[in-house]
Amino acid sequence: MSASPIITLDKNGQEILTVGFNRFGFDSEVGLEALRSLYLRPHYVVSADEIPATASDLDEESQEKQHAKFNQGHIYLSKSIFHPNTHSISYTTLSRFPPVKLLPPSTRKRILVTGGAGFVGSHLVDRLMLLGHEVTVIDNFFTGSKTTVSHWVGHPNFELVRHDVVEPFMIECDQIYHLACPASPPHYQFNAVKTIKTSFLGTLNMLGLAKRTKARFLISSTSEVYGDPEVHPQSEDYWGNVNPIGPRACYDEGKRVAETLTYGFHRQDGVDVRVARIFNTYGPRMNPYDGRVVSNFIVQALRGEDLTVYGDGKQTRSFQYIHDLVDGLICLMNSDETRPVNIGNGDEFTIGEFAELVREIVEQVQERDGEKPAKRVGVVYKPIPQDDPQRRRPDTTRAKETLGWQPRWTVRMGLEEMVRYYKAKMAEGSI
Ligand SMILES: O=C(O)[C@H]1O[C@H](OP(=O)(O)OP(=O)(O)OC[C@H]2O[C@@H](n3ccc(=O)[nH]c3=O)[C@H](O)[C@@H]2O)[C@H](O)[C@@H](O)[C@@H]1O
Repeated sequence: MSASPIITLDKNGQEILTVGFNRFGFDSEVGLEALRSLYLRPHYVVSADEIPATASDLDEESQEKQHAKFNQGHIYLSKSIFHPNTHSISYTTLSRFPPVKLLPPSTRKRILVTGGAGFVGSHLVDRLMLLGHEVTVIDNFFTGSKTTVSHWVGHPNFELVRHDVVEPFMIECDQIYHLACPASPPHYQFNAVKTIKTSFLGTLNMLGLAKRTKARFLISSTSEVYGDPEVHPQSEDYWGNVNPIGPRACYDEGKRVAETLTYGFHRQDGVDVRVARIFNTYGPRMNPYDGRVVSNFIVQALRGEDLTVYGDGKQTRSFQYIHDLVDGLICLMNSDETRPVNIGNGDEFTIGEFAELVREIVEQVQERDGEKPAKRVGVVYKPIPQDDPQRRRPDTTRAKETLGWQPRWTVRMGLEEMVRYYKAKMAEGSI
């Protein structure tokens, strides 16, 4: 199934053709199409009458033909063929890698991304790879998945290591993006002790590595360090309102102590640190079952199920698209800003309003694709989780002033792209 071309307009109505920018001596600009081809790639679904009764009956010649279809064109295409009638999947090693920039050794960096097979990590990896850097991913695949970066496996600039950051890891590198930690409330509460260990021991290990290698260290912190905020919007100077013994504490307090450790190494050992406080982010490759609101609502709407709003839906969140976040992370890493920086989008919605918006966008995409759902999905109300923050919106003045960064994607544009991604995943059989 190939989706119709998407024209993406930014907040000022200008078409977005590239993401990233050349700032602080680091050029992070790549074409949106090249990036999009890595996650919104055309999926080729073999129809039942095209293939024999079982996948194993495919003779070599017809398999070659099937695979050849994937490897035409200038951009990376899918490496898998889904057989709906036998519910099986064929993988091929015939894939070719998307072209990456050829950087001179003096500007090529050795970059470690912990949690690089996760939602945020995999998008960061795509960008760093296309830019021509050497990227090593470590991930324990608890919430990350090999499929998010499988299109780079085998590339000479790329290495994927199964490793849990609670154990030390040795490597020579110039920059460390430390992202490893479950981020969705159901996931991080699933094994609270492990979440705390990951935040504390994982960060301790990676800071130790940064100290030894003199690599620059960036940690992905979170808006959850502000807890259920009494100040709105939240600026970096706000100290937060966190329940230290509640069900969210394993993550909130874990990230708070991770920040404390980071500044401990900075003051005591001179480690060069960056702290990004990330606000609610969404986009393709978000695990459809991870339980966060954006993935839940889109998948529910696409399946024709009612959207589950927790509580009365009056709590607010501000949603940022993944490409804006990656722009912000790269910008921060290469800047001189060592204080914490909020990276988020100021477009604030009540969850009730957001449910309406998601429903509307899913309906628009379905209509454009000529699909008519049997009925309009509704909204059902479920109990609000304990300690669910009531209001959240980033004050991004610091990011604007010191990084020259501001979000460019409208929520509408980002959601539409994410809907297309999940639709393709459904057609491919993986949702
Ligand atoms: O991004 C952030 O700043 C942080 O906050 C998120 O936590 P939360 O904002 O609670 O994210 P969701 O689980 O997506 O929930 C957002 C709101 O929607 C509600 N919700 C969630 C899911 C659902 O099906 N329905 C629903 O109404 C939740 O109760 C909550 O009020 C995640 O914990 C982290 O990824 C992250 O660090």
